[in-house]
Amino acid sequence: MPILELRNVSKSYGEPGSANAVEILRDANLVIEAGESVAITGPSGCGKSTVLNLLGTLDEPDRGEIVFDGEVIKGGSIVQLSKLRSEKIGFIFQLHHLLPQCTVMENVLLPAQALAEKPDFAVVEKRAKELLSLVGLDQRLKWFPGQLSGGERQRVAVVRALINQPKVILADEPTGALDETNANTLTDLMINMSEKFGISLVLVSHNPDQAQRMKRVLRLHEGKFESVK
Ligand SMILES: Nc1ncnc2c1ncn2[C@@H]1O[C@H](COP(=O)(O)OP(=O)(O)OP(=O)(O)O)[C@@H](O)[C@H]1O
Repeated sequence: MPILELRNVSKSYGEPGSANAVEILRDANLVIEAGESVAITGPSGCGKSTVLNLLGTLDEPDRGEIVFDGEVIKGGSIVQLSKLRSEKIGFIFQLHHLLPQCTVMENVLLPAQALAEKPDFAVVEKRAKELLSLVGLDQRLKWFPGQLSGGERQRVAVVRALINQPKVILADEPTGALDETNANTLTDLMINMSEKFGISLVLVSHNPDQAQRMKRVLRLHEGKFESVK
């Protein structure tokens, strides 16, 4: 069953026909199935991050529809969109974006505090401990981001993305700032979590080996998605 779709989506920046116009998508279609892993690849500047922003409802298409879990997103209010994002989407970026003044545990719990319907925090804290243990950080709950390695920070970012039990994880070059060993560990982790919890994983990556680890690989080319794997 599809969890996330782009239907006939077009997206450009700048005035059409002007020197600074950039066309990213032209009548493009994309279907992400529940639980599957998909890599989006393509040369620098082709629009991969823009696509992830559209999928994450952080940006709007010029034309066409974004459909999340069967629901057309177009025209949603800021409140509706932020509810959708905090309940159903986990984001992981190239830089961890952890709050430096908050501990690992506090950072992981932040998205739960942003939920419109307040969860049972005892349950969420238990989940946070279990997830941090799964990623090997159970001894780091009270540490601050500045006391962690780059790989450890990204593992915290993965747990933070999982804390609200999202349907989809959107990851934009999540291993871009890591060395090869740490990058491989993080990729394994994201795949394991996606499989364990049945969460779709959409990954933007420059790294062909990492992209090949996903079930499907798409290339963004001339405004459309081409299937590479
Ligand atoms: N807000 C914006 N206004 C105007 N142009 C933009 C905006 N955001 C992105 N662009 C342009 O759109 C194009 C695609 O950018 P995007 O960041 O989506 O590409 P990318 O494939 O993710 O690049 P990279 O691999 O280098 O991170 C680039 O030419 C960029 O300059």
